[in-house]
Amino acid sequence: MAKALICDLDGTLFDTYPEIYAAVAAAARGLGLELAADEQAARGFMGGGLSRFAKRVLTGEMDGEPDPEDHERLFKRAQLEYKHLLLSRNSLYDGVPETLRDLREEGWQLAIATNKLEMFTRPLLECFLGDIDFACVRCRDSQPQAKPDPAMVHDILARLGLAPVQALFVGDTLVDVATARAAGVRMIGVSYGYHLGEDARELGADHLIDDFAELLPLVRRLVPAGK
Ligand SMILES: O=C(O)COP(=O)(O)O
Repeated sequence: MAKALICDLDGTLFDTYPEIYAAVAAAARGLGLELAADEQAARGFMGGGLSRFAKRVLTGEMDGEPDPEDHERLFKRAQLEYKHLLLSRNSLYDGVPETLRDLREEGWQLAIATNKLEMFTRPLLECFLGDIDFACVRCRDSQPQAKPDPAMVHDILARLGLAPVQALFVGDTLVDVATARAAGVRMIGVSYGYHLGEDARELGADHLIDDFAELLPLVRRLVPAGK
């Protein structure tokens, strides 16, 4: 059976949070803006992309709407700061390249569905996962709707010519759980990322792994070879 693994990026493949927070904090300092959430508190604000993250750290609230001008200035400057920090260290989680390589060898097509902007996603993939063949990469600005709208996943499945039942989604946030559920794709949560922890099952993930390398035995169990 043709099969695909759709991967979230931040908090699932890469631990990008330290650089993202540092970029926003540097931008705020440069603009003389006060942030309402420190690095520890803002971790849970990940998942909606950089623009939404900037709104959340300015207000200290998940659904906060800051002054639009402050937000625009912070978002723009944070993009510049993040460009410098993006590739400053290899932020891949343990086991990611090996596991993705093994999955490819076992016939899995790989795709990315991220709320990260394309100008940050592509260099990260090229620099640290350059030898992995991703059949499809969809980012926040690749389409009108961000996750948790299922459009990104629908688009990936259409491009690969697959039905939802032929795919698995792996991600770390509530946004990812909601996306997979809306798309009708089975969801594997990772406990080490930014939201799910031990609550993943309660929150709707079908399976939970504590380490990316656990993915290989799990998907072998879920989709036996030849099926
Ligand atoms: O950076 C974010 O907030 C979202 O990115 P993700 O969709 O890859 O988790």
